[in-house]
Amino acid sequence: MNQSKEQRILDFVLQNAVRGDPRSVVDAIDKYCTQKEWAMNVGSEKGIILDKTVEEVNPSVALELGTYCGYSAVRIARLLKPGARLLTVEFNPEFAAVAKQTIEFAGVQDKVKILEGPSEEIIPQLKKKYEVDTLDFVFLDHWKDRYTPDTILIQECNLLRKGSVLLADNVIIPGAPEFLKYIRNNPRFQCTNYPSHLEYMKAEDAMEKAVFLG
Ligand SMILES: Cn1ncc2cc([C@H](O)c3cccc(CNC(=O)c4cc(-c5ccc(F)cc5)cc(O)c4O)c3)ccc21
Ligand SMILES: [Mg+2]
Repeated sequence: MNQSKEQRILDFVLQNAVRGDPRSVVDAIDKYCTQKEWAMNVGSEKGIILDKTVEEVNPSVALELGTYCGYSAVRIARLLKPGARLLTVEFNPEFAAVAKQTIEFAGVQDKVKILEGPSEEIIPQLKKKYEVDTLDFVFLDHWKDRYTPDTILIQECNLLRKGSVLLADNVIIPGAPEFLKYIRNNPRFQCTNYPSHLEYMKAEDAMEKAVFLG
């Protein structure tokens, strides 16, 4: 049975990256998706915005919504301090299987836990089942029409603290207009927009950072 694009990306990583070297895994995925097949990884340009935000927050507990192939999970995990952890939520079992292998090859598996299921089911389980007190950092990169309901759900589950940072991918393309309206008009968030480009393309995109004010 023929391979999926995500499987082809993983095979390219296994053949071209260095086991235990997260940077080489990130570079291999970017090389494949630039030269061979486009894929919806956050990519190298928006990846730098992600890196800088993670370094600024230096989270003990980070949540990612939308694991896909594990590219941003590797980018985030490689920057985490000892003892810090990333919980990443993926509902598609094929994506989760590829991500697991990508994360293990990069050598960051001890810092990352892939939670298989839809975000609306997983988020309410974070405190009791996954022993989360509050989230220091949340990267939103799943279905764009879920950014708002999941941000509301995260607040309802009392998962944010003063200074928690949300970072949302794709607020221009594919776009998350309802999320932008919600978060920019919410007095409990301080928002910053980071103009960039769609991964591996020239089209304009942007990321939105929202700091929870408590
Ligand atoms: C509920 N729940 N809980 C966990 C969870 C996990 C998933 C999957 O990881 C998943 C599957 C399919 C799509 C996405 C969202 N991503 C995108 O749609 C996207 C598109 C483009 C783009 C841009 C231009 C184009 F022309 C085409 C696609 C560029 C980007 O960076 C993207 O992130 C995420 C889904 C729902 C989930
Ligand atoms: Mg994205």
